[in-house]
Amino acid sequence: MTQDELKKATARAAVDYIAPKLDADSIVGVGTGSTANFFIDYLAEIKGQFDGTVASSDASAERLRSHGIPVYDLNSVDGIQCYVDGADEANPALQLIKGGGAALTREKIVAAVSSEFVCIADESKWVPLLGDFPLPVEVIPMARSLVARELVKLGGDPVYRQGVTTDNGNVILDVHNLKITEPKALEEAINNITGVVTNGIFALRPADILLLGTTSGVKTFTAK
Ligand SMILES: O=C(CO)[C@H](O)[C@H](O)COP(=O)(O)O
Repeated sequence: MTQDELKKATARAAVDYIAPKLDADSIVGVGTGSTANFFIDYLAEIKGQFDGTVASSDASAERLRSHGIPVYDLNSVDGIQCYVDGADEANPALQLIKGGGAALTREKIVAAVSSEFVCIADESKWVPLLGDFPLPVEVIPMARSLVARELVKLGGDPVYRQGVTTDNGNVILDVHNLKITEPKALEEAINNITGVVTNGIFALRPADILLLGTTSGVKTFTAK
């Protein structure tokens, strides 16, 4: 199976997983990226079974609307039943690295609000230790050099993601060569650097369930 076929299988499994939990008042949180895009396409098939969505990026909002699925501002909804999103890496504690698509801040906000966070990923994302994927950090533009120097002190090698501006008007530093043995501590430490908006470690709010697309089927993991 190709990687796209694995992504489609996990996206399909996510719709099957959330569908019985939804009612006419339900709000679904929707992530960003190629796996989330497949999820949006399958979600359209059940659009009559829930109220609407909150999107973690302008791109996902546009795709949802193109299917006729309502998209609400987060401030106008009471809560989110479940949030479905991809990841760049996932470990056995269902702690994640996210932000390869530069949407990490809104993704973290939607995850924080959601009652259940369903991560969907193909098997290439499953890792014993986070950090092979360069860690995205969203930074206020004027603080880019300051934050880069502080990230070097934490042992990383930050690289400015050229030509990328986030939906919030900020820039991304991708931090290479971090061995993330203490994900919660590093998530907090990086977020405490002045000028950082947030970083792509999702350990303080990990996923609740991971639907992993593998060549032998979609496997379901809960946090260990
Ligand atoms: O965090 C993300 C976007 O900011 C994505 O979830 C992550 O990059 C995975 O993307 P894909 O499903 O395309 O592999």
